Amino acid sequence: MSRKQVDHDYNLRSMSNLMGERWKKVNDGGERSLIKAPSSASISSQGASRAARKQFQQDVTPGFVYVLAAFSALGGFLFGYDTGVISGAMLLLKRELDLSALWQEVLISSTVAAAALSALLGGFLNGLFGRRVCILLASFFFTVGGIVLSTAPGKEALLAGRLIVGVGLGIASMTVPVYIAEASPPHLRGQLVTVNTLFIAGGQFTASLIDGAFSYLQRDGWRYMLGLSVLPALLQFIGFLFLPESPRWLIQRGLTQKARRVLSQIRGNQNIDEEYDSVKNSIDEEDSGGDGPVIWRMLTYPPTRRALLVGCGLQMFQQLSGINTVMYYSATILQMSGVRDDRLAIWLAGLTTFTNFLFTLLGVWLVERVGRRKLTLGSLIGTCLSLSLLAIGFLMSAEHSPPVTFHPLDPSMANSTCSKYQLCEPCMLDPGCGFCYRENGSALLTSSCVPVNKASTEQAAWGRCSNSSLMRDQTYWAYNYCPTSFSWLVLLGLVLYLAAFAPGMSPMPWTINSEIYPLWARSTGNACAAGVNWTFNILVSLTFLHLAQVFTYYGAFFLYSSMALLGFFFVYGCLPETKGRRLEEIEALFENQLCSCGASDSDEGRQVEYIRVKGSNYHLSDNDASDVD
Ligand SMILES: O[C@H]1[C@H](O)[C@@H](O)[C@H](O)[C@@H](O)[C@H]1O
Repeated sequence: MSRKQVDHDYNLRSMSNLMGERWKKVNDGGERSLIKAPSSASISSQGASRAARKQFQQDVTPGFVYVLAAFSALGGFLFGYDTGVISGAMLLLKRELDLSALWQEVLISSTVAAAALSALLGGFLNGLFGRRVCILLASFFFTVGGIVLSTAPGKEALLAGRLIVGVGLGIASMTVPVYIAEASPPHLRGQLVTVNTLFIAGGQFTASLIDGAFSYLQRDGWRYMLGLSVLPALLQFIGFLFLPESPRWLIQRGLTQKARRVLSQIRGNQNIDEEYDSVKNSIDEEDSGGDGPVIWRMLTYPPTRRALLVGCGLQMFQQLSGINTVMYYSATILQMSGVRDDRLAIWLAGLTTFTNFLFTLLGVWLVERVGRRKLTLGSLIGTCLSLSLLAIGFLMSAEHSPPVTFHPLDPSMANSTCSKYQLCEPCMLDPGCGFCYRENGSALLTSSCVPVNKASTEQAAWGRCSNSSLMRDQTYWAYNYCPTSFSWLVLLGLVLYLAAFAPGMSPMPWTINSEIYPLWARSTGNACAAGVNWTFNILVSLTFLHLAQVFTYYGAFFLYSSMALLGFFFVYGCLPETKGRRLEEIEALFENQLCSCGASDSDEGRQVEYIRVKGSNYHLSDNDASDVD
C-alpha cells in the first residue's frame, strides 16, 4: 500500500470515528461526550484506530527531530557532568593545591551560584537572540571554562573556570528544554524534553566513572576530569552551527518565511500549513498582558502568574526533596554499610548515579503513557516514603550509636571538644571530630573520638588513626558516619529514593516548565524557574551539614520527606495535565482559579483523538470540535 493510500485510509477512519463521536455528542447533549466510554462495540474499531494512530505518528516523526533533540541534550549532559565531576576532582585538588575548606566550598558552590544568576539573564538573551544563539553561547562558555579549568595554574584560575562553566550551565539549563519543546511534535514533546534530564543523569554517571578512573592519577588527574567536558561542549557548538532556530521564536520575531522553511525541515516531508497557521494565529491573537517588562506582564496576567507559580513551585520542591544531598551523601551512606576502601566507595558511588540514570530512562518511557501529573504525583509519594525510610535508618543507627570507650590524652593539650563526647553520634556530627575504632568481628573495641586532620578528613589529627597507610589491625577511621548494623535500611532507602525520584520529580519540573507558558512569556518563565532551581540547589547543599548538626541526620531527612509531602499536595492541587496538547493550547489550562486542578482530575481519562488535517498533526480539543463537523 502506498503512503498516500495509508494517509487517505487513516483520514477516513479518523473522520468516521469523529462522526461517531459527534453523533454521541448530539445524543448526550453534553460537553463530556468526547470522553470515550469504552463500549464493546467500539473495542475493535478502537484497536484499528490505535494502530492507525501509531502508523500516523510514525509517519510524522522524521529522524531530524531526534538529531536536534540529541544535540540540544548535550547541554543536559554537560549540566550533569560539570556538577558531578567536581566531588572526585576535589579529592585530588585539595591535596595538590593545599586547598582550605573555605576554598573547597567556594569552588564547589561558585558554579551553582553563577548558574542561578545566568539562568535569569538567559531569559532576556533567549527573547532577544533566540534559542539557537543561546545554546551556542552556552557551549562556548562550557568549552572556554573547560580549557581554563584543565590548564589552571592555581586556585584563582580554577575559580574563574568554575564561574565560566556556571554561566554556561545556567543558560543551557533554561534554554535546552524550551528549544526541544518548541521543535517537537506534541505527541513526542514530553519524551524528548525528558531525554534532556536523561542526559543530565548520563552526565552525572559519566562524571563518576571519569572520577573513578582518574583518581589513580595522583598528579594532574583533576585536569583531565575537569577538562574532558570540552569534548561534548565542542561537539554541541559545531552541531549548532548547522542546526536551525526554533520555528516558534522565528514566527514571533516576524521571520515567517524562515520559520516555514525550518518547520518543514524539522517535520520532514509533512505539510506544515496547519501547524504553522495555528502557531501564527495564536501569536497574532496572543494577549500578552499589556505593556511593561515581561515579568511584570506575567505577574499581572492571571494565567501566566499561575503558570509561573506552578513552574517555580515544582523546581523548588524538586530541590527541597533533597536530590543533591542524597547524591552527594551516597558515598558516605555506602561507607556506613561497611565499604571502607575509598576507591571502592568512589566506584560504588558510580553505581548510585547509574541507578539514577536507569530510572530516569523509565521516566522517558512513562511520560507520554501516564502523563506528567500522575508521574509527578506517584514520584512524590515514593520520594516521601523512601526519604522517611532513609530517616528511619539514620534514626535506628543513632539510637544504637556505639559508645566511646577509650579517651586518649590529647598530645597538644589543646582543649579539643572531641574528648567530651560519650557516643559516636554526637562525635560524628561535630565536623571537627571523627570516630577511631577497632573491630573484632561485629564487636567494637577501644573506640575513641579524636580531632580530624585539618588537611584531610581521611585521617585523624593524631593517634592510631592519623596515618591511613598504617591503619592495620582492624583499626578504622569513620568521619561523618558511625559504624552501624542498620546500614542496610539506609541503603534500601537510597535505592528506593532514586527509583522514585528519577522517573518523575527529576525530569518533570524541567519538562513541565518548557510547556506551560505562552510564547511571549516562555523564556522569562523558564529563566525564573531555572533560577529558583539553582537557588534552592545551593541553599539545600549549603545548609545540609548545619541542618544535620542541629537536627541530626534523621531530622534532616524527615524534613526533606515532609517537603516532598508538601510538594505532593501542591502538585495535586495546582498542576494540570499538559500531555498531548499543543503548546498554544496550554495557556487555557491556567485560566481557572489556581489550585483547582485536583477537581478536574477526571479529565485525565479523556481519550484524545489526533486527526490528520492537510497532513498536519492536529489535536482535537472540545473547543475545536465544532470546526470539523
Ligand atoms: O533534574 C536534575 C537532576 O535530578 C539532577 O540529578 C540534579 O542534580 C539536579 O539538581 C536536578 O535539577
